[in-house]
Amino acid sequence: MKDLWFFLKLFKPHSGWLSGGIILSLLTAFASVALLTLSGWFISASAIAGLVAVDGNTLAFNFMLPAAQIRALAITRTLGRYGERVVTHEATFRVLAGIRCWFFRQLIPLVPGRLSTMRSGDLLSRMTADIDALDALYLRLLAPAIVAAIGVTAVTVFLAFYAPVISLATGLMLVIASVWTPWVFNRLGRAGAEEIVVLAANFRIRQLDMIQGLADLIANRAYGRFSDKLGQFSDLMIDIQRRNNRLSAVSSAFTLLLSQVTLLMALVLAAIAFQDGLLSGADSALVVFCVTAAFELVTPLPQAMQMLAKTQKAARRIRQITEMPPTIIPPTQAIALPDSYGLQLNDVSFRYSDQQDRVLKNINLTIPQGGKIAIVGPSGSGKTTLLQLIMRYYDPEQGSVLLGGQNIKQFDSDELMSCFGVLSQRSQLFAATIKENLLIAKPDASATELNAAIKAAGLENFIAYLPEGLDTWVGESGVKVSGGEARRIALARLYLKNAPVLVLDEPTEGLDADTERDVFTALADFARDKTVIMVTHREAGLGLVDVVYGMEQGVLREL
Ligand SMILES: Nc1ncnc2c1ncn2[C@@H]1O[C@H](COP(=O)(O)OP(=O)(O)OP(=O)(O)O)[C@@H](O)[C@H]1O
Repeated sequence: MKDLWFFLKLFKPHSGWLSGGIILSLLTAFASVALLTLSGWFISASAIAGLVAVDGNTLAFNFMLPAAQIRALAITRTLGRYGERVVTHEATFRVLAGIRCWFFRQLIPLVPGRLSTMRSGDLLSRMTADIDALDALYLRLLAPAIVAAIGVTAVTVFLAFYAPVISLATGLMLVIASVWTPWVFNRLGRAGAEEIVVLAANFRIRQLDMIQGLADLIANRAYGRFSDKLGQFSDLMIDIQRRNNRLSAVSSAFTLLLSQVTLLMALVLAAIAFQDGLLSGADSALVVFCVTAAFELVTPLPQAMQMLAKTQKAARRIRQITEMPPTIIPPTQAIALPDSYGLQLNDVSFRYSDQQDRVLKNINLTIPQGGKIAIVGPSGSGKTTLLQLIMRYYDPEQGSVLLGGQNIKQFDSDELMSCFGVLSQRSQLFAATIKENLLIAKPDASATELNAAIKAAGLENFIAYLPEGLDTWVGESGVKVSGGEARRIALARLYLKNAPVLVLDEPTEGLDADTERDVFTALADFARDKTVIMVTHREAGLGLVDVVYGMEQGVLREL
């Protein structure tokens, strides 16, 4: 439950819309119960008045007032229902939008280091389906529960004025229907509801994996096997969903049964009260119709409580992410960025987890402002990890990293990142136009700045030949441009950002010799007055740097 309480606190900024929705729900529920109750009384009272008149007696019966009240209640119920739907849904969308923004804010400190270990499909599932599942918290749980609690109390008090025994019996049955039954079905449905959340998330992860790796699956003739597995998974989900739906149907049937038993009981008790002269004929009808209508208030609760576990599970899954400790702790009082951008690593050691060996071992490195070094070494020796420590994705287990003579732990992480221009073989292109991809580095770049970056990155001819030029869509992750073109777009971004320290992680990996030469030529010019640290497997880029280091099993040595 504490997960749900946590999210309820996030509802606070939308309390106006949320309480507006509950007030309208209450108004609609009141109109609904009153309409049936008054109609029952009116029809019976009119019939009785008619019978008395047939006997030859006259009876003064005002048809006009109750008829007008019934009309007013019918209109209130219709308008109330409409308003309630609009307001409660608006409230829910606002709450979900708020939770999504909050979730993104919580993700930011986790991006360096922590999120890289998560599967993107899993994260996506938590960001979309799990947050969506929280809509039930207000729409299906909170609002109906408040309406039921107030409605049941009001109906019981109202009935007590006419027939205390019926009021007591109905109150008891309503409590059974609104508290005990939902509690029982919550317990019975918990496992299935939780299971479906996890299965649906895994299903989405598998689907995403299949879509992303479609070409490889087809090339390896593995598509059939993968889709069969997905089919089996889907059958399992259908089985569990069927079980959940069966339980929902049982809960609805049980609530209906309770309402019918209560109605029968009210009829018998009203008949006895009528015989004893304690209730008039019309009032007997009023009481019985009121009991019938009152059950409408509690009908949605058992099903809602059965699915409460689903909402709880989704809430827990979201919090599992937001409560991950970030790999770095921001400084309590950040200092201003330095004037110079030399880098220094003092006796730096690092391991990813306590269970793992050290990936970096006692590294000492000094790169003066404007200095340029390259690190070469076998795969897995720790080169990329070293770059990540320099950009403070992680903090060293031992030793310190200095920028401009100051420990990087003292800088605000956002500001620190503004010092680095990163080019790697994995530079991400977004499903947007070339121009939008470039502007990520500098949203307010002028046309002149854009053209200069395009020219420097050697993209001029490529863009000139495109019918839509800079407005050409690069496709999902840049699939519509070649590897070399994508790297040049990333290079142009690097120019636009114009950061004082360049972090180049195998910047020409996967490119042909000509493109590689062009990229390094462009970089040499651009990097002239910048501090450069480059990781490479290739000889070609070594002309760009002053010193080459070798990395082997986490140990750095000048070559
Ligand atoms: N997020 C991580 N969690 C745990 N271990 C990791 C993580 N990232 C890398 N490693 C491990 O740390 C070691 C060094 O990895 P790193 O990526 O720094 O090597 P590298 O020299 O850059 O390799 P490559 O040249 O292949 O890119 C490897 O053994 C790798 O498996």
